[in-house]
Amino acid sequence: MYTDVKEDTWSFGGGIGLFLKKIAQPGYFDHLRTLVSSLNRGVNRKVALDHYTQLVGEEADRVLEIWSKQDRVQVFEETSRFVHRVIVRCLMGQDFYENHVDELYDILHHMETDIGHPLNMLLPDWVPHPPSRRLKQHRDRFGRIFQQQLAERRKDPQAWKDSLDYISFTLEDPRTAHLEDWLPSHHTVMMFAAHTSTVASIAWTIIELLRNPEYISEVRKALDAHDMDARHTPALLACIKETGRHYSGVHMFRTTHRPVDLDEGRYTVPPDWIVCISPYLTHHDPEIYHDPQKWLPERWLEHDSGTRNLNNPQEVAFLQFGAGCHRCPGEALAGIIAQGLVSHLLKNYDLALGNDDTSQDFSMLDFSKVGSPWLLGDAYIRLSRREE
Ligand code: HEM
Repeated sequence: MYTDVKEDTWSFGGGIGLFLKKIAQPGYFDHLRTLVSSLNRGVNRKVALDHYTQLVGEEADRVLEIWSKQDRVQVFEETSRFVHRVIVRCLMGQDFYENHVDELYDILHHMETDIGHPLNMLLPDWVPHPPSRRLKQHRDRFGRIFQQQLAERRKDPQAWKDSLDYISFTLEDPRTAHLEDWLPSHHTVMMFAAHTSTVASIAWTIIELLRNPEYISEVRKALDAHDMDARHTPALLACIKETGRHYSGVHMFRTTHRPVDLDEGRYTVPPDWIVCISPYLTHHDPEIYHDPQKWLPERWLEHDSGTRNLNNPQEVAFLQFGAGCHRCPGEALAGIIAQGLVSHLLKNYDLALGNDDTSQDFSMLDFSKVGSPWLLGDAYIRLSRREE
């Protein structure tokens, strides 16, 4: 019921607006639905996803080569840089990537720090204070980067005619072309939506593989058997999906506009409340998942649970990407990014945990980000190239 409630009753835009309102231009959230629905048409086209798969492969090879030359690699931090580069290259395009990728990463970090600041959460918009001033500065800088790059594109429209980046799509599509002024805000929101959980998916999969090395050889064998086609290798997909179950922490918030009766009228949720559900709790319910605290990829390969659809209108028990009317439109891209990095890593490198101290506590989850939890304090890994 929760995942299907309509916007005029319980608002999804209001829910994410609680966190992200101040990083967007005033008025952006009025166009949220139109712009978000363009993701399915623009990003989830086969031709675009195939192209992104190729870009992810290039980025993965590049970044893994760099990691292998370092003494040790901070896994969440460095995966975060990798994911950012991929998101900018695929969604914004090669020009944003070549000219601004590092600056955009700094902007993302500054915004993340400032939106979580207590002054921003507690004070109304009209009260000036340093975090809100900084947010505005970064928002304006993001807007100028857009203006500059789009002006460059206009000088040579032929060069951008067939580009598969999402900005090109929205500028061409009649349903979104008139919304150009809102694109900076849309891409800021997309950077937040796309970043944290994709990083968590990759970094936790790497950590769990290192803690359960028997799966490393199994996944390598499966990748060989499938010609390195990560998108169709069940053993690898099961590892990534199990990470999605175990480390799911997206806050699914709604703000309420109308009263809704629950439990045959025993409770009424009034207007102007905030309601949320917790995928994390659902994913750790022993009535749904046996041994829920264990990372067990084989549960997705077993005949009963693996083949059962746990995300259907009667039983919404797997919520990594949400369900119903706000189900994540970035699921395919997130999958491609995670499958790309992990498969290239396992194929070409041997890996080990890089902490000298073997007693690291992997249960310290950091739920403070907009998305799935990271490991508090991060973890280190070491890479060395495998012999051919
Ligand atoms: C592993 C990575 C990801 C996870 C776990 C994830 C999870 C989710 C979840 C649970 C929701 C529903 C939230 C709710 O109902 O309150 C959602 C929505 C959304 N996600 Fe993702 N996401 C991921 C990656 C991405 C990527 C890569 C993009 C961008 C390409 C993206 C864009 C969005 C957008 C725009 C929505 C809102 C959809 C709507 O309003 O209809 N996500 N995501």
